[in-house]
Amino acid sequence: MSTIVFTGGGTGGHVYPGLAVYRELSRDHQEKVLWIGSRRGIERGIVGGEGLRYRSVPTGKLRRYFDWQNFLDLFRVAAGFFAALWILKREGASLVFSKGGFVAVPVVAAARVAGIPVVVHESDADPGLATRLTAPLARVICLPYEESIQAFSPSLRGRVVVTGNPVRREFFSDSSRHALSLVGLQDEGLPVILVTGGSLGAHQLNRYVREQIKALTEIALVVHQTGDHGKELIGEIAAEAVPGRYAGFPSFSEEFAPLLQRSDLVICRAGAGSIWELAVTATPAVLVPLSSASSRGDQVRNAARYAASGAALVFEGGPEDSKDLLVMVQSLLEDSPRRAAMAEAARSFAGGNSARSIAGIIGRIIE
Ligand SMILES: CC(=O)N[C@H]1[C@@H](OP(=O)(O)OP(=O)(O)OC[C@H]2O[C@@H](n3ccc(=O)[nH]c3=O)[C@H](O)[C@@H]2O)O[C@H](CO)[C@@H](O)[C@@H]1O
Repeated sequence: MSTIVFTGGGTGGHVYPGLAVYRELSRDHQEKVLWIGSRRGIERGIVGGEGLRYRSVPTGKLRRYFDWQNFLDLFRVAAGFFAALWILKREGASLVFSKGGFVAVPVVAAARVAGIPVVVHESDADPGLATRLTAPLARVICLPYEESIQAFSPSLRGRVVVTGNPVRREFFSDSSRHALSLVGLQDEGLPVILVTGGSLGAHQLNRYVREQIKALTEIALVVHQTGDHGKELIGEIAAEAVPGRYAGFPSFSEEFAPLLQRSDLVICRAGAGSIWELAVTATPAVLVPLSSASSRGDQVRNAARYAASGAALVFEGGPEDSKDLLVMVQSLLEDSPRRAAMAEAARSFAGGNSARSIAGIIGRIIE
């Protein structure tokens, strides 16, 4: 039996959508599956937790600026290419599905050399460098939005399919009933605010919560994901909060879908995966995108694209502006018709089941 190879990694945003596709695919196909990631990437733990076979290959960071490390990384990418080629041949791989991230580059290149068909998916409105490099080698290029097609040359556009972003199945079915007990909070009839910084957490959001926790817990229950780097803050924030109204965690696993469904408002970064999960659960949100100054600006464009649908507001303040964010949150919590309209807009944005569509594309190629 041949093997379908998944690849991608670096952050949760490059792994969870891949898992969503894998789960849909395994409903209809019995092929063996292997995930190729990096040695120390976040993907190793997430994929391992799913019970999927995992192999790592060397890879290098693809920087757009000069750094001496670039030379070393070129060798790492080359080493990753040969390691991936060996794995693909030995496994008798029938298809490679790439979810992007640096590790996908040597794997997709190896697949191309071995004549194995490749399907690439990009989550961000503005495709990342790994997708731009690998798309020319792919048979099908799956993109989240019509306008993302502009990033590719006319010769590649014929291979593009607009699929939206894959979201895991648990976000589609309502499991909100026990959400609060999962994080140790009691339902007091107050609105629920979830603050989440994406798979890595966000310093800026942690600072906002630390500065405004008293005022926030006077009007709502607050559930807060700090990321690993912010876990020391949890005790300090809890001490400032109205007792019994704050729950902080470094990160969530099974609680995440129920919490999104249970929340009246989410304050979060604008990672592509987070946005589509908000859309599927129809949860009104305030997005605080990672600024263009400290990133390639993908979150700024993701946020603008989503907010244009009416499902979210974008907070453009800096790290010192927690009071302005509080005002925005207060006015949204007081305005339930507005939140209902945002939820409706989110529902229309989400559309169908993207993971299922992509699994269908993969299924047709391997058949
Ligand atoms: C800092 C950074 O580089 N961010 C990028 C990264 O974001 P990031 O890795 O945060 O990815 P997303 O926002 O796309 O997705 C976050 C994922 O983590 C999951 N989750 C989150 C918190 C938690 O406690 N538990 C949990 O399971 C969510 O359910 C979601 O599936 O990839 C995205 C998709 O390419 C990009 O748009 C972001 O710009």
